[in-house]
Amino acid sequence: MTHETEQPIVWVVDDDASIRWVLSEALESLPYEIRTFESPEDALASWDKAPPRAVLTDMRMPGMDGLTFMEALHERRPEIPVIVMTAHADLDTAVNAFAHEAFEYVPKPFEVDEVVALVDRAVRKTLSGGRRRGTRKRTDEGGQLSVQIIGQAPAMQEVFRIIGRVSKLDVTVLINGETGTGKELVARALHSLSPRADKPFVALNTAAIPRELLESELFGHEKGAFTGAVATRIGRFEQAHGGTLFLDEIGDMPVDLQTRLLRVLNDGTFFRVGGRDPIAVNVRILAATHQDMEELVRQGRFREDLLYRLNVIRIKVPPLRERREDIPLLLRHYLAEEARKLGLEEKTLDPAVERYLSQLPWPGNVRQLSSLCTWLTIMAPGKVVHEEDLPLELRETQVTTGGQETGDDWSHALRRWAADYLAKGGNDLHGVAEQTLEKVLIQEALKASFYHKQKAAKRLGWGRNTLTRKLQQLGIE
Ligand SMILES: Nc1ncnc2c1ncn2[C@@H]1O[C@H](COP(=O)(O)OP(=O)(O)OP(=O)(O)O)[C@@H](O)[C@H]1O
Repeated sequence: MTHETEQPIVWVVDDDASIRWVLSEALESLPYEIRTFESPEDALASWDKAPPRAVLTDMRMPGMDGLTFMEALHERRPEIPVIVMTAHADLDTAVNAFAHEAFEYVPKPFEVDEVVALVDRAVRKTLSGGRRRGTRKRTDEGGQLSVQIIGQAPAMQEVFRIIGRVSKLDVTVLINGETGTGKELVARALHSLSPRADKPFVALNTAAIPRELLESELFGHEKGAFTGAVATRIGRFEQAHGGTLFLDEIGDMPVDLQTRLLRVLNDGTFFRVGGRDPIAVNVRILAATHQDMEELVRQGRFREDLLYRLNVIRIKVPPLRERREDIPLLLRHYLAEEARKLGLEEKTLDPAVERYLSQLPWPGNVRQLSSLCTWLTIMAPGKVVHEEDLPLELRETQVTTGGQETGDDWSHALRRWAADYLAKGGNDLHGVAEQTLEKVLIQEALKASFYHKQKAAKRLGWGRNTLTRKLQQLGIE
């Protein structure tokens, strides 16, 4: 006899026993019956006895994979919400998961509480009727992606998840990130996965075009609209008709143009400079910025209503220093690619060099890294790149002291910082460094003593009054 239960059943399928254990413990808190399986085959074998209300499954497993499993489940019952987890997240996987109508996509490692909340949402959705899924044939395998975005760090997996989520939707996306982090690459991926993929992708860097030309660049102009307008010219909006317009550095757009942009977004029409007839366009806007847009709004430099309009979905692309585990992957990728492009021998990095490069600050992010790979492919003398083959500006300038002093690691960083500061023409080196040093030491000592001033002073080797005075001087709360 099978044991019948009133509670909705949730399947957890993962070949990793520890994950099954963690999840079944955590999901105990929900009023559902949790059943764990080592493989999709085992799970499906129990379908007839007790079909699940929701399924949480791993993506890569030795037998049937997560996507095939999801198809098998949806064939039996299209409305079953399936949450897929994966440790091997890349953009294709994320897009595929959503193309196969995953309920949600969770990159590993995940926050257990979030997964519990997700499972709860999934079950409630089916209990309340859920969304109707037709038996439509799935011919779309997630679109053809011509853009390769490299990244395995959790912060990148979040980027892939969002791209996958919005891939088929015609929504405006605001992409945030420092220079060279890949904002344009993300925009291209969004375009190439969208239904507009076979229409133009037009990019415009707002900051790179002189203010007085920007308007006609965006909207075009009629012949004779201004001196030099010898012929009618269409702008980027018209060029992008049917497709996507990528507005880079949107935060630099002058306020009067922001007003015009908002008008196009609202009514889909605009006038060429000097034009009388409204022109209708159908354009999806993707915008990018390295700036804090909310701050620009506070300073009155960016229209709040335009920000709301652009910021339907926000993607934050992390800088390289927040995803250091991706640095070796990117180095290898670009060394291979540059060698192929230039028709030269592919260089490999000495492991020490790879480690060294992985801890650099990379202010220019992936763009800087890829230029380094070009340089090395051309300039490094042998097949293996050693430390002395690195360009001068990346090489450690100091002679190592044998590492006898403590804090050797930060003395490297400090040395680089000092050299850089001086190279940029900065003065008062000692004063500036001292302030930073004290601030950091004080903050850490405070943290380590749970913000107990007396204890922090002791940890610092100071009297309490000294600490109080320094806190005031340095303006530390
Ligand atoms: N994750 C990644 N994987 C592979 N290549 C990348 C990645 N991120 C960025 N790149 C490459 O780095 C270069 C810079 O990327 P991109 O132009 O998209 O950056 P950006 O953030 O738009 O820069 P900016 O703000 O300066 O315009 C490009 O050549 C791009 O292909």
